[in-house]
Amino acid sequence: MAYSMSERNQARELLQLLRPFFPWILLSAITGVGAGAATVALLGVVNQVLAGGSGMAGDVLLSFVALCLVALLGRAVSHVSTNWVGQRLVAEVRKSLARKILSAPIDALERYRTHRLMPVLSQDVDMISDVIFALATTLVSVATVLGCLGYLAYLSLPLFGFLIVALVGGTVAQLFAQARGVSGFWKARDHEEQLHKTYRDISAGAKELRMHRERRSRMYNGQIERIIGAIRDVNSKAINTYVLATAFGSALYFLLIAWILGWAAFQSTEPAVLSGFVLVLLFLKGPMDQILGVLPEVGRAKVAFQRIADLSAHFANPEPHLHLDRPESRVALEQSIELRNVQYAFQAPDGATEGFVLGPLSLRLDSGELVFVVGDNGSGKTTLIKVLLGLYPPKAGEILLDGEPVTVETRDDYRQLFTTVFADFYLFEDLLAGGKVDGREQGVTQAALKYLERLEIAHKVSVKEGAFNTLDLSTGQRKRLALVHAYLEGRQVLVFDEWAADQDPTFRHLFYTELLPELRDRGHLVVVISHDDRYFHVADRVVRMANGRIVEDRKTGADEAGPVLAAGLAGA
Ligand SMILES: Nc1ncnc2c1ncn2[C@@H]1O[C@H](COP(=O)(O)OP(=O)(O)OP(=O)(O)O)[C@@H](O)[C@H]1O
Repeated sequence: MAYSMSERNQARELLQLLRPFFPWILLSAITGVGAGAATVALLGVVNQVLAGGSGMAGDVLLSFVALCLVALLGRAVSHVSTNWVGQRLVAEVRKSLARKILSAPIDALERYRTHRLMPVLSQDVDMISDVIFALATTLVSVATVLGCLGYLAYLSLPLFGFLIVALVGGTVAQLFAQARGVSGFWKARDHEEQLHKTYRDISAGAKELRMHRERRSRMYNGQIERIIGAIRDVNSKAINTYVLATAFGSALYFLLIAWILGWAAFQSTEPAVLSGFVLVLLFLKGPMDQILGVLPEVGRAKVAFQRIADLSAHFANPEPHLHLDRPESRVALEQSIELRNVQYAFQAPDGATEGFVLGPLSLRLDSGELVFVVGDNGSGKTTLIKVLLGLYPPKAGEILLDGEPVTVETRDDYRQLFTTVFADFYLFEDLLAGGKVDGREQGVTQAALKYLERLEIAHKVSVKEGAFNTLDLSTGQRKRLALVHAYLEGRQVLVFDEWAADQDPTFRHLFYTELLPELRDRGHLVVVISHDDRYFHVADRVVRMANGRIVEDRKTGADEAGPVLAAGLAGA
């Protein structure tokens, strides 16, 4: 609960969210109260007519119709504007949460587990949406109930028969609206499943998205905004159906009231008592039920809002200078990337005094080099790579690109130099880059097919409409698809974290002895984390890690290849 918000902070957050919508909320409140007041005034007019015993005609009839219109219009405007605010508010919360996750520091994301993230992003936000709709009705109900209460003190006997007719009519209208509204909600739910998928993409694929601004921008501007917009529109339509049915129900009740008054003109009764009581009951029952029905939802919404606010607070500090809308990169690697006296430390795990510390260490990597980073499990190889990629900002020391320090401002540009396949990689279905095959520009599909052939996976996977046709593959096969992405992106620096670990011996041999040297020979800087010591000779340099430090950095000679390679081939 380290990030749990106080009630005061929550209220402040809520106010901040609502601030852009204040004019609409005010409109909703005024029209809602206006509708309630008009309703009470209607009761007054009707009761007056009934007490007079001469029916309704002339000016009184006109003012009755006018009040009807004010009540119906006020109710409709209040609901539509609250619905408008609610849907936009929810869209804003969704976009803000997506932005926060896309721009949260990777270490903060790694601490917040996906299984905690998803329910907040889906159920809790939905709950808020539902309650906002319910609150629109509640506003009018409260105004109506307060006005009506004054009448009840004077009345004694109801005319149950007329009330029942009205209630049945209103219920039928509501059931009809419900059937239509529910079909709309189902449509919205289909979209929400797509939304969950994109949420999963942006949380599980956070590192890859951080490394690829174009994909990140497309994910946000193309997919997330489009799906959220579709949900907003479908929900708006469905909810408006309910609103119209409610307005129809109200009109029906007023028709019935007119009928009661007509009936009273022929029947000698005590109009002030009997018909007045009917009116009050007629109007009171619906609002009372509605208010009572919304109370449990308000309780659930409070919990949902708390969870959303906690998530928001957890990701309150975005990575600075991380852009969602600037696909082109301005940096290039001319000569070298250098880590100078770099240090990084993880937060201490629960119950420990200190987390793992990387460095201080220094390392220079040159363009056109094939470098292996090796060492025991937990020696800090992946952590070193994440610092090199700019995913973990160094706590001390600096990263230099061609001698120029990588700053907070340039870090996101710097990352666009790299293509990575992490050990816990995330595979995107769609292909982004145009791709070059043998130095010539090719269509993305053609380029991808060529690499699929090269990686001996073309018999399982093809490319359809710019995406792989299936991802239902083994881990080793999926890793080959991740390598296809890397080829297609054609970035200057390629980083592979234990890529070959899931490959069969024959393909592993091909990877180390053909694919990696080919990439290096094309001018890429290739950094490979590896445990395959029988292939270390393939590298130009081997950097060995132990306990978070570099303990060896040696150039490999051609002479060590012979016996080791023979052993490797024997193993394959
Ligand atoms: N997200 C994290 N939070 C806290 N500590 C971490 C985290 N990730 C790694 N560590 C710690 O950092 C140390 C180094 O981890 P790292 O993943 O860099 O090792 P590695 O050399 O890549 O290991 P392997 O060969 O098993 O992949 C580990 O001992 C681990 O305890």
